[in-house]
Amino acid sequence: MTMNKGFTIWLTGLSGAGKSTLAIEIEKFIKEQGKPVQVLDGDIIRNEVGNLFGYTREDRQKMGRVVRTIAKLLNDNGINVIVAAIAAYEEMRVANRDKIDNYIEVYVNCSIDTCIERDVKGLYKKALRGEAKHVVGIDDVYEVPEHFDIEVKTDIETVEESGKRIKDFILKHYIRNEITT
Ligand SMILES: Nc1ncnc2c1ncn2[C@@H]1O[C@H](COP(=O)(O)OS(=O)(=O)O)[C@@H](OP(=O)(O)O)[C@H]1O
Ligand SMILES: Nc1ncnc2c1ncn2[C@@H]1O[C@H](COP(=O)(O)OP(=O)(O)O)[C@@H](O)[C@H]1O
Repeated sequence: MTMNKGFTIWLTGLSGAGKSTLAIEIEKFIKEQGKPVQVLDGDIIRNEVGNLFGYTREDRQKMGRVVRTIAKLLNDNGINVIVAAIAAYEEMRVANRDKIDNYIEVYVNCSIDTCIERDVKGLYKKALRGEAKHVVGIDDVYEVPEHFDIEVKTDIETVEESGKRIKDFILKHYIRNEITT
């Protein structure tokens, strides 16, 4: 029996860049294609595992490893995965590409000023008041991706425009071109 292996779309970008919004858009699209899909949202997984990890570089790397492992296991069993997690460091993303066979990196590019303006979760307000530490874009670095497959610029594109670029890529490279193992 041959089984289709899944793919992982990893949305990387600052808090407020649009990762969760785009994850929902893409999830809907993949379901409409009749394919299985699971969203792994960094914030939600962190909570579900009992806030085992904080936000130091080391903890973010550990957290990234947990998410990568779940994604890989799901892919190996034919389930497509959409990850919405900051993944601020290039070495995390290099490891993703190395370990996950069908890895699609989406750089969700949005200026820090727009993210601060949106402040979807009030995180930046806290950071600027000194109440939250290690906030990426404020007192922790976001290393700009060097090897992304798709870049969306959410401070100048609509959700529909950014979503369409990602959907077109999936359709072209994965759905019309089923991968068999
Ligand atoms: N320093 C700090 N303090 C408190 N909360 C924070 C901090 N940094 C991030 N966040 C929140 O956690 C979400 C990021 O977790 P991730 O697992 O996606 O990021 S990472 O890959 O581990 O960097 C992130 O979710 P998103 O806003 O959806 O990106 C934030 O809500
Ligand atoms: N092109 C776009 N893509 C994604 N989100 C966008 C876009 N343009 C504006 N937004 C808005 O930006 C916000 C992003 O929030 P969210 O998806 O929670 O970010 P993140 O998950 O990266 O923290 C949402 O309110 C969304 O409607």
